Amino acid sequence: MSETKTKAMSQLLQPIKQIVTPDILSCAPETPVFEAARRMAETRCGSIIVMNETGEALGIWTETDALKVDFSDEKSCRQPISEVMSQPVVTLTGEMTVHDATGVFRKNNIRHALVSDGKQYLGVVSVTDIIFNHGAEAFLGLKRLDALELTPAGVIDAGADIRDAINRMRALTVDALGVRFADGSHGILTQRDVIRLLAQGGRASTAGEASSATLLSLPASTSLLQARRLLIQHQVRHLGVLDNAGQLAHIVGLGDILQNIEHEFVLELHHALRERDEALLRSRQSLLLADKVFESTLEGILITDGYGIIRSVNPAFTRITGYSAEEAIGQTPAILKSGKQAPEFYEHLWNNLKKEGFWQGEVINRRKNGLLYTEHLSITGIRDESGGFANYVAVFSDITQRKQAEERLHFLANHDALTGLPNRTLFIEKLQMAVMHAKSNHQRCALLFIDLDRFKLVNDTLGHHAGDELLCEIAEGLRRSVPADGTVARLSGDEFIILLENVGTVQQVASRAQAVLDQISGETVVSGQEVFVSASVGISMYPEDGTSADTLLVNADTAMYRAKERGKNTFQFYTADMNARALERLRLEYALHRALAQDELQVWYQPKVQLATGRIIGAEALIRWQHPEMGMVSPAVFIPIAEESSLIVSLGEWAFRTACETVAEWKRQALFPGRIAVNISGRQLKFGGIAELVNRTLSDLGMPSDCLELEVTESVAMDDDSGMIDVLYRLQELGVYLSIDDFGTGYSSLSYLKRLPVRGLKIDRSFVLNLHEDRDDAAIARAIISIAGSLGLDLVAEGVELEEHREFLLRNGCIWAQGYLFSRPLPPAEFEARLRAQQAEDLKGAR
Ligand SMILES: Nc1nc2c(ncn2[C@@H]2O[C@H](COP(=O)(O)O[C@H]3[C@@H](O)[C@H](n4cnc5c(=O)[nH]c(N)nc54)O[C@@H]3COP(=O)(O)O)[C@@H](O)[C@H]2O)c(=O)[nH]1
Repeated sequence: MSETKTKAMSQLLQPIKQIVTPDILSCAPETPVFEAARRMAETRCGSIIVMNETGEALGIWTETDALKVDFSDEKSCRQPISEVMSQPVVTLTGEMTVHDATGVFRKNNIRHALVSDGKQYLGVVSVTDIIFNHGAEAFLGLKRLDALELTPAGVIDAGADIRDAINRMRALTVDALGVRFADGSHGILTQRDVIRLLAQGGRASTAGEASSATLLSLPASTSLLQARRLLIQHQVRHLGVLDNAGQLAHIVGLGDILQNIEHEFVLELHHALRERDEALLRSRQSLLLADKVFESTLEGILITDGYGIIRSVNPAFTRITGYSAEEAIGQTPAILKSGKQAPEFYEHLWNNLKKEGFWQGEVINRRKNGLLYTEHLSITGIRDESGGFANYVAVFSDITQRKQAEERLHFLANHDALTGLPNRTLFIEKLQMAVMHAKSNHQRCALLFIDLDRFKLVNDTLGHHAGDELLCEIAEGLRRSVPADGTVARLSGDEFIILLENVGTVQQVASRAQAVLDQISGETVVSGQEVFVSASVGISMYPEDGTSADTLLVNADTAMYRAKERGKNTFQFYTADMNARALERLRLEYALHRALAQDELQVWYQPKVQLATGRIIGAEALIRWQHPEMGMVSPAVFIPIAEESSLIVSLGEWAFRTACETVAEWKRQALFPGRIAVNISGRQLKFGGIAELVNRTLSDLGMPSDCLELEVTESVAMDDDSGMIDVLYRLQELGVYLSIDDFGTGYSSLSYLKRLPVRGLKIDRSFVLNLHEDRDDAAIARAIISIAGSLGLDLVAEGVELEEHREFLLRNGCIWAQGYLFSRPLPPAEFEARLRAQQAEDLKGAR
């Protein structure tokens, strides 16, 4: 809308009381016409209101009405005004808009009206007031005098009778006549002159005498605006319009100008008003539409103020979240928080919102009933005039079902439909990641490629349904047997694969493979039929058998075929050497199981002696395995296997009980001096219930606890994480003597050592072996002797084989020792003989 229109429109909408002329020129009904005319002439007013004594307006008499008065008749001039006035007087309320008042003027074909506030008259308003008060300038500036439809000027000679002049004005229905003087100049006779004449009692006799002023004239090309300015400047109401020859062609009055623009002005105003109404309607419709959208949209809408307080929510918000508008308004959106997003998420959201004024993304929120849902959320900040955020509008849709469908699709794309295990695609992804992780952490991983033996037979004979049943059973078994950080997948048909990360030794992998075979193989019932199932497993190791996922997979497959060739129900490593080692290890593990059951194990005893005299002061119990084919197997070989397979717990328990039983008997015969030392492995300490075993065994045998020494290796004793210290303290409470074996080979943390309830140390034989010729070993041995002395611990040197060892140790303050120089570990009978010999010698010496 143009500025002119806007201005005009705002003025049109103001109440009429604001433009009213407050001084009402009035007279009583009996006032003679000439008196009324006098007052109008005096006040230069175009109308007079006729009022009764109570101040009620009865009628109006205007300049136009004055023309109707017969000047030749004295009576006419003296007749009461009530007889010639127009009535009734249109009265407008002061609150009526200027626009509505314009309509009333046009409808009643009037130019003046009274304005009242209901109690009293506020003044008079005329069409001229409205137009001149309301942006008419713009219209005046656009038009010229020659654009007006003007009648030819009525001209009368100055000497003409005034009555003829008035009759002429009346006949021509004009409000002014040109008066031609003898010298060719023009004056003007107007309705106002007629009023003045009436006021003077009609004394002038010629038009020249009655005319008031010289007629100001302008060329026809002059704009209406200029013409109006001239009228105002000279305080006249008419101008002469000259034709091209400079002759008086028309007389234009203020009324002509106003009438002319009035039409366009009102049209323009109507147009402006229509536009305003349409704009209002449009905005009302938009609001209505927005309201409908807000109410009926499927998306939840939440509007907060600039402080994040909820000010409005729509029905969809309630439907999705479960919170009614009453419950939500006044709260913050935090009522929906699920705790599933980290604080950094919200920090990022607000930063973005404040910077860009917009954020969108996915959020997991919580409904009022506690259930989680995923929404797609867009938040827009609405700024106020100062640029700050006055509101935030959040629009969200519940995409929980879509997400679930996506997740389901993702699951289906990455898992085997029959067993629910990861499929080849997902497995390759995991394998690639595992290889990368192993590479950067210098770890090993293993792939176990499993193929069922003779699975086709099950399918062919019992049908595919039975085959499927069997596959599901196998999958479930594998899932259970694989450690938490392992992955089991089904590659295709009867092929499964296991990924083991951060594996230790080849032997551990072999044990795992054997466990898988044990898990699968055996008789099982499918579709009511008993079938024997077994599998072949091929193993590849990272990094030995390949550094890429593909190579590892291919090599595990190759190894699996070798396992098939070797008669099935077995496993094969891809690398031959690994295979040999693993098989040997496995063979030993099996044999060891059998050894424990078939009494192939023995406990031998190696004396601990006084270095100076060689006198037995105790012994260490050492396990021995007499294998029927392999002969004597060293504990250095089978103890680590036992430790890896957890057989160590039962094996250690057996050795402990056997040693205690034997020594208890020797003690009863007063043959055995001092303590019997038994080796305890880390696993026994951790899982073997060693304190209970010791307590039970000693009380069973009636053996005092001070006859017992438990040797724990330095590395096990220093393992702070596994709760080892607590167990050691419990053993100490039982009165058991604790010593650290292989001292000097581990971390040898002295501060840690101080915290342990140990009473003795054993210098590892690796330092003793060369101490007579190696200065470093000699220095280490001296240092350990000194440490033991400083900490008040007993010290035994083991591996004393030579006289030089004995001399060195004696020289450096070591008192006790163990080693081949004095005796190798001996079978019980031989050791008993040594004890008896020592007893005999003691008796001899005593005698
Ligand atoms: N947890 C258990 N561990 C046990 C048990 N029995 C033995 N072992 C551990 O096996 C490792 C090998 O033992 P072994 O072959 O018996 O060797 C012991 C001695 O024979 C050997 N020794 C002793 N003197 C000498 C010597 O002068 N020269 C030399 N070359 N070897 C010697 O030392 C082994 C004793 O070592 P330690 O236990 O560290 O005192 C060995 O680690 C045993 O601990 C068992 O029942 N449970």
